[in-house]
Amino acid sequence: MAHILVVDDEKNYRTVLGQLLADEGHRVSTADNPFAALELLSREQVALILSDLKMPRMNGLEFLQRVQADFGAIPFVMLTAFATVETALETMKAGAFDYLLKPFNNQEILLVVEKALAYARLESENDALRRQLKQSVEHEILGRSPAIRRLLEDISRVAPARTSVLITGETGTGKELVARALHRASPREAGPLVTVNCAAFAETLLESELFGHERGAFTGASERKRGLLEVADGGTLFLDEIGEFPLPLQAKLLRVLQERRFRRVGGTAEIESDVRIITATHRDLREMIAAGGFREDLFYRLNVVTLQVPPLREHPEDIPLLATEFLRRFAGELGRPVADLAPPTLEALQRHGWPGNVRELQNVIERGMLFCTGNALQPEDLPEPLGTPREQAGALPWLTLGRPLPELLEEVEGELIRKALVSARGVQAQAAELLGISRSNLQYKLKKYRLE
Ligand SMILES: Nc1ncnc2c1ncn2[C@@H]1O[C@H](COP(=O)(O)OP(=O)(O)OP(=O)(O)O)[C@@H](O)[C@H]1O
Repeated sequence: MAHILVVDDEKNYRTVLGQLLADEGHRVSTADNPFAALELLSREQVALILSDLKMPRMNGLEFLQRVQADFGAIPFVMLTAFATVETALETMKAGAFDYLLKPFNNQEILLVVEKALAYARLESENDALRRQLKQSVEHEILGRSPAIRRLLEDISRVAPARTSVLITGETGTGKELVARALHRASPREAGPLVTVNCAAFAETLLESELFGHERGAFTGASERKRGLLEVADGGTLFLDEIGEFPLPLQAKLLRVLQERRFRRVGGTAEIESDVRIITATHRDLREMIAAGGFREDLFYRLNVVTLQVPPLREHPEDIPLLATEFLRRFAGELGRPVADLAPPTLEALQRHGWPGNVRELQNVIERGMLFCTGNALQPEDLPEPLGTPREQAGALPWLTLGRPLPELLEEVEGELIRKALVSARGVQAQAAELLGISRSNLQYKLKKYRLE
């Protein structure tokens, strides 16, 4: 049950809507003008506002702005009898959750109300979650999709412990950001976070970097050097690209994990260090183990918890948010006003497959900003083939003619269902919501496509 405020100067609409929502178990307040509504909002908590657009003295848009300024983000659904694209766009741009055209049918209203309430619940959960994480982290990992929410949830769950965490995910998905978030949200936050890219060092150099060396341990070792494991004492050691960690050194790393001790290169003294080890890789370590390139015992020590960072194509709903934020950042760096995203540009961004993930998106926006001459980023500003129109690029390039249309459509449907399930981590109710179909319909389709 939620408290819903209906604002409309027409009595008929207030009554019909009020009855419909009350029948659904909601508590409904009504107001026949925005001033009375604002007065009510100052006294009572409201979960959702349904407001008419055209009202005398103050219209729905002005009312929405006042609500946002005075009461923050209360989900707002605009009701309008004027079906122009401009008003719809303007309404959404002003921050309304949705709009409905009058006359509406009951099903439509209830669906939008449910969606808006679910969204508000999610937002407030998100808020709580983000408050748990440190502010700095909140600003780094952007995204509101279920996939990113789950990631944030997992981070806040595992951050407090000393447990080793293995972060997996394709290149550019934000694995390093996750490692930083884990450190910052942990009790080790005040300690150092030391990052080592294992792929960047040859074996001997990596050994002396990590474990340190005694004076004279090898040619050129003119003095004793502390290893990064010592430097990270009391904090976190992040070993990026752990798949590249040389096999001969793996036993030594395993010992650090088991006994928290090690020796410097050329040294005999046992050195103790209290570090939490976080690792990341885009490689399949199990495959490497099977091929003899990675120790299984080390894998199990590193992989006490795995955090999987989703590829961008599995949370495309975050693209507008990410793109807008990157536009803002680059504008700041270039000392230019923040450009808008032209609608066809956003469409092109959402159509792309993003093999390079968020990093690729960031690069595309950065390049786009350099080429952008107006006040909105246009498709021409994007690199090929992103900028090519849909007709040329082909909306679904992997689909080719030569098979019956029903078969092709089934392939598309099956693929989308599979995607939704992956994105919802197998939670059917969520997958059904993503697809905009009922759960029973989804279950029927799962059977049909043998996706159970
Ligand atoms: N969710 C996100 N929100 C904001 N920025 C992000 C997000 N994910 C990635 N980025 C940005 O994308 C870039 C790549 O991220 P990061 O270096 O963490 O990826 P990675 O998975 O470690 O990549 P690689 O495997 O290639 O090392 C960084 O500039 C990072 O700030």
